[in-house]
Amino acid sequence: MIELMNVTKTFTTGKKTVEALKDVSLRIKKGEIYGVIGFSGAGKSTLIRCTNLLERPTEGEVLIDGVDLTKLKKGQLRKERSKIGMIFQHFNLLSTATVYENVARPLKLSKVPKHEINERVEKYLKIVGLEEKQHVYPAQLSGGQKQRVAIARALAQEPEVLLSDEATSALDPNTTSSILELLLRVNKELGITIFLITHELDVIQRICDRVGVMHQGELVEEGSVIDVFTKPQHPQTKDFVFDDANFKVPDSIKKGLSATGRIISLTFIGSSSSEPFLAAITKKYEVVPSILAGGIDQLKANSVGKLLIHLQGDTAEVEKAISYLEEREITVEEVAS
Ligand SMILES: Nc1ncnc2c1ncn2[C@@H]1O[C@H](COP(=O)(O)OP(=O)(O)OP(=O)(O)O)[C@@H](O)[C@H]1O
Repeated sequence: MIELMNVTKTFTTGKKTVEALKDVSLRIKKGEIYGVIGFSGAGKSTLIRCTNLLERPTEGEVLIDGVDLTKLKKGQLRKERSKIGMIFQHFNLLSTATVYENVARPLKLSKVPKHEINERVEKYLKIVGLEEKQHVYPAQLSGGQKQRVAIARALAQEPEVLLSDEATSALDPNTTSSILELLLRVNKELGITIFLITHELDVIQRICDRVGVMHQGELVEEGSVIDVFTKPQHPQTKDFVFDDANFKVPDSIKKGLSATGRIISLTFIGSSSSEPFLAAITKKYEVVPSILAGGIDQLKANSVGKLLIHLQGDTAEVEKAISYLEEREITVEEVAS
């Protein structure tokens, strides 16, 4: 459906050159929700803007349904672009136009017949739950409502793909949840493929099927959300997955615990969370585990358990216990002392 092949983007300002994307390739399947996560400056916005050619790649191909957008003339590009809707962090609504007008205007520009414009505006405002707000102006809406208008505007073009550029980053947690629910519904009920970028792990966890991790212009890791969460490979991915305030051991405590054993984090998929593996290692080996923190993250289709433990015992026994855990598909990560 969406294929980026060896995409490179270089910005040159004066004498300064920034390689925002370095040979990025990825493939997004029809009907899936694919998220790219990365810290600020990683190249996420450039990547998503290259997908609809808001930004033209310096090199590489951008294929939508097999058609390479970089090779198209203006008129053909406009036509292909109508398959791609987009929403933004700051909504990008026209402040001088009503909600109705905001949704209708792009349709007028695309020369959609008047009666159809009416039908579509009503249909999509209803889907986003704002049919009552047709005649108000954006300034009279909350952030979440503004994003709903932006979603209705994108959907009214009846696209196959929705690009989301940090759509929930300016919203509070409750509003974020309701917008994520709406995106899930749009994906499921309207069959629209979603490609989103975010710096929030939570967004990936809740709605994405697959995830890519960007770091300094490169796609350093990708896979199903469950795999990337339970077996992160790249240091950058580990930073995201293990960067949970509740799982941080204060330095003052860490020093004392490190002197008497090892501090390790365990990550496991839902079904293995019911196995009493801590009891098992205590029975099998000369080790004493103490729980420092624990929790369960709900992903879109799975749950992932996390435990932070202090493992006491002599080196060989601790190693054996760790091997036992790893054989059970539990990801064991040592917390630096
Ligand atoms: N129009 C531009 N001109 C020059 N440099 C740019 C331009 N757009 C982006 N960059 C640079 O490209 C790099 C990647 O930026 P990009 O905005 O894609 O990252 P990001 O991961 O989306 O970060 P953020 O979340 O902070 O927007 C940065 O070093 C940025 O300064």
